[in-house]
Amino acid sequence: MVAITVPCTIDHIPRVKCPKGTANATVPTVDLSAPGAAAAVADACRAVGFFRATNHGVPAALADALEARAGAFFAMPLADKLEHASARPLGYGSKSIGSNGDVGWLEYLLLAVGSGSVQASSLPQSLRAALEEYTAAVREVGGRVLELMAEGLGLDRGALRRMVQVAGSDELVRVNHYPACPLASGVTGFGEHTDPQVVSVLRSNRTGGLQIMLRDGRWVPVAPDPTSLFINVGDSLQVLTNGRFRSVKHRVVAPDAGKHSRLSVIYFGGPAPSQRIGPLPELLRDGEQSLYRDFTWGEYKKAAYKTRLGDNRLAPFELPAAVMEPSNSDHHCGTNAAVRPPPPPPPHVGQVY
Ligand SMILES: C=C1C[C@]23C[C@@]1(O)CC[C@H]2[C@@]12CC[C@H](O)[C@@](C)(C(=O)O1)[C@H]2[C@@H]3C(=O)O
Ligand SMILES: O=C(O)CCC(=O)C(=O)O
Ligand SMILES: [Fe+2]
Repeated sequence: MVAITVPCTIDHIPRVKCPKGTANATVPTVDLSAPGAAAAVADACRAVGFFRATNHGVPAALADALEARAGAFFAMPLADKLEHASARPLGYGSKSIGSNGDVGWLEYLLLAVGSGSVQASSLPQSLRAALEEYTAAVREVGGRVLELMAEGLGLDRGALRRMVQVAGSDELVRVNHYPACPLASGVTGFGEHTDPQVVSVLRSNRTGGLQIMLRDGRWVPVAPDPTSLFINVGDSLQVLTNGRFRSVKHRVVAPDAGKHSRLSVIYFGGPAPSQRIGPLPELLRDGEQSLYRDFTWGEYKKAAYKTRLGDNRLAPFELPAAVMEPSNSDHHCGTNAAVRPPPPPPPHVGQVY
């Protein structure tokens, strides 16, 4: 069996300059059970690409059971964890993220969702069962959120969900464990990146460390809340919405010495490899210009997995902006005037939906 581990000490891991801002100052919260949820979800995805979801319906007992089982797994000796690991890129990993030299102060399990792959893994049975049950519940929330997003964009309810939750779709679950960092502060746990998929649904224990980048480039710490789920817009959703929703840059800083370790579980909703990703035709009415060339998820994933974590993976798929008509033209005929998608509103400070 092959495991993703590298000889790496703390000195090899980059440090992060921690932002001074108040945690959650600009993290929108959406009550998924409230009547205005669709509009609130769409607003949050336009402004930040990230939000905290409350009243999501996942029983706390499922998350608690998984947290306990995963904690027990990560507490095992390294040799035992390696024994449970399967081949790259899925399985157990330590300090190395992906295959292109990214490192962080963490260990993790990365597994495919569906078709019994969690069950088929060589993990302890109790952990497999907890992971299956929790993932099924969170996947359902991901599906509901995609329906709300579609509704908020004025699309058919299933327009986004059917991109990721169909037979053959590429869905993943990741359990990240960030132990407290000895002798150093501000050590990178998971370096800055955007998620390549359509949507990600994250839950963590009580230990913070997650930060998101706002549109103006400011990093904001996200206050941990084990009772909530955190939703990320991924690169593929940015393309499907022709830039209305933008994928959010995020990173994790490992806990300082003496603190509790951070444990997070993330469901990534990705399409089937043959699924075409391009701006949804319903959003390109009225002559709006497509900002991206079409590609398949298989094509994008292959390209994405050759990149470093912090790279802009969408750049090679961006189309050059069409020539705009001079605004003072007396001869406005509109034939080659490019219509751009509406710009996102500025982030709403302290907004709670
Ligand atoms: C450096 C990398 C790790 C990653 C694949 C990549 O080449 C670039 C994207 C990374 C990411 C980020 C979100 C998820 O955690 C992940 C599983 C994914 O799909 O894309 C990871 C990849 C990974 O850890 O293998
Ligand atoms: O562990 C976290 O809180 C976030 C990790 C993350 O961004 C990822 O696994 O893609
Ligand atoms: Fe991520």
